[in-house]
Amino acid sequence: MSHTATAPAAVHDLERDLPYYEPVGNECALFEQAYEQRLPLLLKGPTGCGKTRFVSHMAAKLGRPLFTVSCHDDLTAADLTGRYLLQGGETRWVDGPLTRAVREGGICYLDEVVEARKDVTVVLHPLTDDRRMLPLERTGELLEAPKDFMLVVSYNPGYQHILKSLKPSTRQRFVAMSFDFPPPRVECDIVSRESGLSHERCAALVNLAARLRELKGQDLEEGVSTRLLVYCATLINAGMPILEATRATLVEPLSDDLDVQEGLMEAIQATFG
Ligand SMILES: Nc1ncnc2c1ncn2[C@@H]1O[C@H](COP(=O)(O)OP(=O)(O)OP(=O)(O)O)[C@@H](O)[C@H]1O
Repeated sequence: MSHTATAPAAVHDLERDLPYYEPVGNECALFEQAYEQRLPLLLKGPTGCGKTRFVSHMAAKLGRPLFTVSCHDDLTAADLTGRYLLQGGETRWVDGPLTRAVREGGICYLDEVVEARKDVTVVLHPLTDDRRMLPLERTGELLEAPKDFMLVVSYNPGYQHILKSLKPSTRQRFVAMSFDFPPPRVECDIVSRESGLSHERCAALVNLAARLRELKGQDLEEGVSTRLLVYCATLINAGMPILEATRATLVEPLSDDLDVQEGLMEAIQATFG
């Protein structure tokens, strides 16, 4: 679990010193509206398509501290709200990231929220309806979220959630939007800007990604992510031969199955071979 104040992303918007984010549709306006109207937001989409970057960009744009938590199946409500810890012989209450976001009027981003334990919904529900309250059972406090507080959660509907999903009573508390891999022209801009590789060479990688994504469903759980394309372009830009870079970034991370890997390499060789 990480809870950091807005971490500076690797690449910044040169003019405004914001974490670089290339909009795809109306997502920035929708985020701002949700923030203004004090509504919680749910982002759905595949891994590595820009959700986290989007949230850090918007938090910086709105000038709010960001508390990011990567949820996992052991994450409990206490991990979010806080707990009593023994420090120097004394027991002291230490706020968790959600409580800090509420107290400081920040944005709390719960990545892959469906992974978290069920008791997390107990703290999320009163916070995500018109009460906007965070009950801290252990300290006896009932915190009212200030107007600057916002809760953003995400999950990937594409995989492994046959067993895990959000209950309707939880998901119907959020304004929601779907993310997907950016359209080719935008993805090319992103990959080029993030890696330093020329536009022309990134366009070839983005075309290749489109082909590989067509294999999704047949052989692959998920299509190749924008994140992996950035890795690939970064290695090529550093001088690695294309076939070596694509194998390490667009084949090995996607599958362990040798037949699937061979199919992917064939598609790559047809493009670059
Ligand atoms: N619209 C975008 N603008 C700028 N960069 C982007 C965009 N979309 C994707 N990226 C790039 O892709 C990388 C991965 O995106 P990000 O970490 O936001 O994915 P994610 O959807 O949060 O994935 P996960 O669900 O696995 O956490 C970013 O570090 C960035 O380099």
